[in-house]
Amino acid sequence: MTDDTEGVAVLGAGTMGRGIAHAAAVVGHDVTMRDVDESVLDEAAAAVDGTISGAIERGKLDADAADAARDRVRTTTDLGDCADATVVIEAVPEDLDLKTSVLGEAEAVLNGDALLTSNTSSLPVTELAASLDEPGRFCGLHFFNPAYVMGLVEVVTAEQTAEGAREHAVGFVESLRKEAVVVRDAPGFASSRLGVTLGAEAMRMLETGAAKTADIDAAMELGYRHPMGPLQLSDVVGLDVRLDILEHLREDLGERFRPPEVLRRKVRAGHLGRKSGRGFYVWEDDEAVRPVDGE
Ligand SMILES: NC(=O)c1ccc[n+]([C@@H]2O[C@H](COP(=O)([O-])OP(=O)(O)OC[C@H]3O[C@@H](n4cnc5c(N)ncnc54)[C@H](O)[C@@H]3O)[C@@H](O)[C@H]2O)c1
Repeated sequence: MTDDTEGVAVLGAGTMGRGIAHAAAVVGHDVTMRDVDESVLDEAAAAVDGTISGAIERGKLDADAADAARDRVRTTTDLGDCADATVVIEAVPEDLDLKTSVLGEAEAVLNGDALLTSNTSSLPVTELAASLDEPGRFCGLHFFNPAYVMGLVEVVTAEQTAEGAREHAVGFVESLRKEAVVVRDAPGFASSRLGVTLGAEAMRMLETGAAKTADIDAAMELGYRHPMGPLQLSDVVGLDVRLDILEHLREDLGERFRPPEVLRRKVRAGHLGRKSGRGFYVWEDDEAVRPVDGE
């Protein structure tokens, strides 16, 4: 263990938690993924295994480094196993009460003066900080999906975030070989507000029959050089996640963030995008195989 090695606790082993675990393990940090659901943890461990294997195929890691990274990832349902963490990253669903309670429970078991963070996309980090005994140690750490690929992390400072905590967060992001941008707490930070706006407008275009799914996405991919169109990206993010973000932004910024009906319908039906196999596209083995509206 070097002095820079962190003990990283990732709370929530879903889409983001497992990606963050991969990103931290491959640079040498020890990672404990904690979830309430044992079967999710099995799935998450297999997913991290798979994405680390993918990194070997892409020439990003050699086999020994990959084995070492896998050995650094542990899973648990017992929050007590996270007591010695130096960096805690909460990645549970986008629900203020749930996040407040998970962060509070984490703060209660921590032995040291760990940096406590949330991967929230849209919730007010100042409010999350206010629920803690030591709010100065808290900030937002907003990763992008997939976290082991994307090079940006927003460090979102709450009113209460201490300078030391901000520096710790930026240093941790840099240790992951990613770029940190520091943003003040504001609805949707620097990225989510614009990201969901594009996704929601694409959904409204689909609803009103302006164009088909594949054509809307192709317009942004080929016309604006986006690596992925807004509807496919919404599937990758998770339609439930996008709906939650829109609801929070609507509360803060008004009706222009009202979630499109088609998004609500899909979430109600359990069509959550890539993670459930169906959203705006049909997904097989994590690949979009055809748009649903072309079926
Ligand atoms: N999906 C994205 O593209 C994306 C991008 C950036 C940020 N985010 C944010 O990251 C957070 C997580 O999103 P996600 O897409 O990974 O969600 P997800 O639904 O895929 O995963 C959430 C996980 O949290 C677990 N969980 C629920 N309650 C828990 C508890 N009390 N303790 C521990 N684990 C618990 C669930 O079992 C689930 O495995 C959200 O705040 C979201 O807004 C998501």
